[in-house]
Amino acid sequence: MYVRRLELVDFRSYPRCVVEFEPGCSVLVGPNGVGKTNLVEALGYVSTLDSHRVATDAPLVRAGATSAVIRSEIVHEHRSLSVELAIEPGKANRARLGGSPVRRARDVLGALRMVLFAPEDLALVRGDPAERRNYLDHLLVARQPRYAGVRADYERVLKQRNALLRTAYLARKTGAGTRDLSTLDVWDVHLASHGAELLAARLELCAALGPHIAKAYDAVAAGRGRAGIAYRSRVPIEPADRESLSAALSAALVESRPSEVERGMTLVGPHRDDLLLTLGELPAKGYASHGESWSMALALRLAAYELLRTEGIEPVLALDDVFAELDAGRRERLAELVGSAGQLLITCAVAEDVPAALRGARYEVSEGEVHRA
Ligand SMILES: Nc1ncnc2c1ncn2[C@@H]1O[C@H](COP(=O)(O)OP(=O)(O)OP(=O)(O)O)[C@@H](O)[C@H]1O
Repeated sequence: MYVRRLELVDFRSYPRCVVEFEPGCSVLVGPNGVGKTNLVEALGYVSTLDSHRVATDAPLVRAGATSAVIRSEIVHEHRSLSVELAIEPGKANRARLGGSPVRRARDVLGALRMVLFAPEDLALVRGDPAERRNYLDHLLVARQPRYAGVRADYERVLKQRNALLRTAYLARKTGAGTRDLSTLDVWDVHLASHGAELLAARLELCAALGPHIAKAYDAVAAGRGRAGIAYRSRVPIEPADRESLSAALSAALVESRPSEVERGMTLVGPHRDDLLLTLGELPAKGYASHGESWSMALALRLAAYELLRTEGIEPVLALDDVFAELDAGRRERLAELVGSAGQLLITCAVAEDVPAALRGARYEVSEGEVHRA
């Protein structure tokens, strides 16, 4: 799979911009702040409907404009597919696939499989559990796009259940009396069912990822320490089949009901889970050095990339501003690991930071413009 064409209209710093790519390595070079990351961010958005830098869409729209458009053309198994996304903050994204409008933007997920590694990924190791849950869920969707629907269903039920708990909480706090919470039982059934489906998929994914993470970390850090992952949940996760997980979630919801009513929110379920990352015996978070955390974050992305590849999906790989952070040894080892990627997009401020083996097509990025050198 590769991206043949990217067109941006009012996306970030670009009023309009068109870039044509080829398979193999493409290096986007330019001084700081000219818009290199904006280009890979746009492709990342096509792939996940999320930005790797911001949690809301507003910053993605060029200052002064009301909406942004990302058009891309993706070639997969000799067939070309166009994906168009219109982003208008506060409204649902509109999307077209192969020129035709689709009902929901998430219907385009799967058209572009991409793994993006960027400096922000340090948050995978050092940041909140939400970062690690997103990592897992985006990878789930890249493997099997139908999980976008599973996650959306879970979040919809969670939102409604939380709204009910919150109303009861506020009524009690303000002395407006108690609220009838009998409908909570219905939401519990749905939450346990969708939650178990998401949980089972995440657990299966973690098991599949584990060996790839250990291998990638070993390669990046030259054998210094063994990296591991373990899924952490308040709900018993064994046995890990959907039926048992659903029963475990239901029981946990019953048990935590008094505290949930007390605090006005749902306290158990996949939205509260975490991924424990370890280096040797120690958790990476709070213990790993800056360099180790960086290698761990890179290993997580490389493992995602390798897993997809072993499952017959050749994703686009993007490395945003990565090489400036690495010492010479790590640069060369990374070059060996990613050199055979079907399409590799690299951004950098200094072209010489990129190992010679990866210096393919070169694109000069200047304020608002991209030119093939
Ligand atoms: N919504 C927006 N409207 C207008 N300009 C924006 C918007 N969002 C970001 N920018 C501008 O885009 C530029 C940053 O682009 P980007 O992050 O792609 O830079 P870069 O070339 O990757 O830089 P670096 O090498 O420092 O990482 C900044 O100048 C910023 O002001």
